Amino acid sequence: MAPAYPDDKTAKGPGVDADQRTHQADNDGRFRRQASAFRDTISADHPKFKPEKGRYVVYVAATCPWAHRALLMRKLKGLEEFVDVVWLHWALGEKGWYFKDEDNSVAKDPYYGYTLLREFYFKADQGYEKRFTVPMLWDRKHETIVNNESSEIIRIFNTAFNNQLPPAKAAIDVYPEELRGEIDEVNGWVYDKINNGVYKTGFATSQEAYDENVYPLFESLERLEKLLSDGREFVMGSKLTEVDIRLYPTIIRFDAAYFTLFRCNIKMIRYGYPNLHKWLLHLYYDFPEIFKETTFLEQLKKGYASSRAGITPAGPIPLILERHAAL
Ligand SMILES: N[C@@H](CCC(=O)N[C@@H](CS)C(=O)NCC(=O)O)C(=O)O
Repeated sequence: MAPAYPDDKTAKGPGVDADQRTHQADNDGRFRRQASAFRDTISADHPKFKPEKGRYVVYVAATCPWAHRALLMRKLKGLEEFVDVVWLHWALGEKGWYFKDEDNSVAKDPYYGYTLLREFYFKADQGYEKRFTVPMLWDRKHETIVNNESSEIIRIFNTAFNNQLPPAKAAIDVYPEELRGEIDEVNGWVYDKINNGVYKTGFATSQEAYDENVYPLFESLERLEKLLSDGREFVMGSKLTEVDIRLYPTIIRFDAAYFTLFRCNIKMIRYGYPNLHKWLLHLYYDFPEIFKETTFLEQLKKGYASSRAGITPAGPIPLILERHAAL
């Protein structure tokens, strides 16, 4: 039986609308994110995927918050020589992510000449039947996908290359042993209610599904706002952790895309959550090579707008406020 590729208008999986590009919800109006398929890791004692310079590449798109996590960790850990970055175009096309000689992207993949992300998925697995998502971590040696789940890619980046990094970079640990319990707990509700919550709200096609998600989303933003109200620098306290890395891509997109296009419109970050906004601007302006230089607001706004049927970016592009706005 032919696999039900997301753009194949003739293929209908159980309970899935044919036009998944603009209509991601199941027939009950609820968006359910699929589990990622490639879940391997890189380590010195792994039989296949060893940490080596020039061997790996992460495929990303400026629009995608999950891909943004990988970009942040790569910069934070200084992995430029170990993990290349190749950018898909910011728009999600009929056949999924594609290459185009515009903005960060290029006309075709520099190594394989592919023009679509899906070609990598089929090279890794001919019978692949799931979505063709970014981030996607590719091994040029074995010509296959190592991992396409951002929460695991950032953990790989956190430790896999440490033995070959300068001591200052090797010492950076965003998932320290003593904080793991607390980090896991916060990650749990931040993922469900915020990171994925904006998608469950934005992709909802019934009022019921929208209501089920929009209120918990804003309750959780309130919860973060309270956590940050003691003046702490990062969500878990004085240390930058995985929680900040996983949260930043969602919060930086919030006013520019989720508030408007995903109808997450009870409050904006900049006007409704002063502590969260201050945390956001701190990361963006005070660690620019990690946060600002991996953030492409103009591209991501066009990306979100173009992937929603019937909405074109009217502009002006929402900009981040000046540094002094949070002082
Ligand atoms: N659980 C995955 C989710 C990745 C994901 O859904 N990426 C989106 C872009 S934001 C994507 O590539 N979607 C393509 C599609 O659904 O066809 C992760 O965290 O890495």
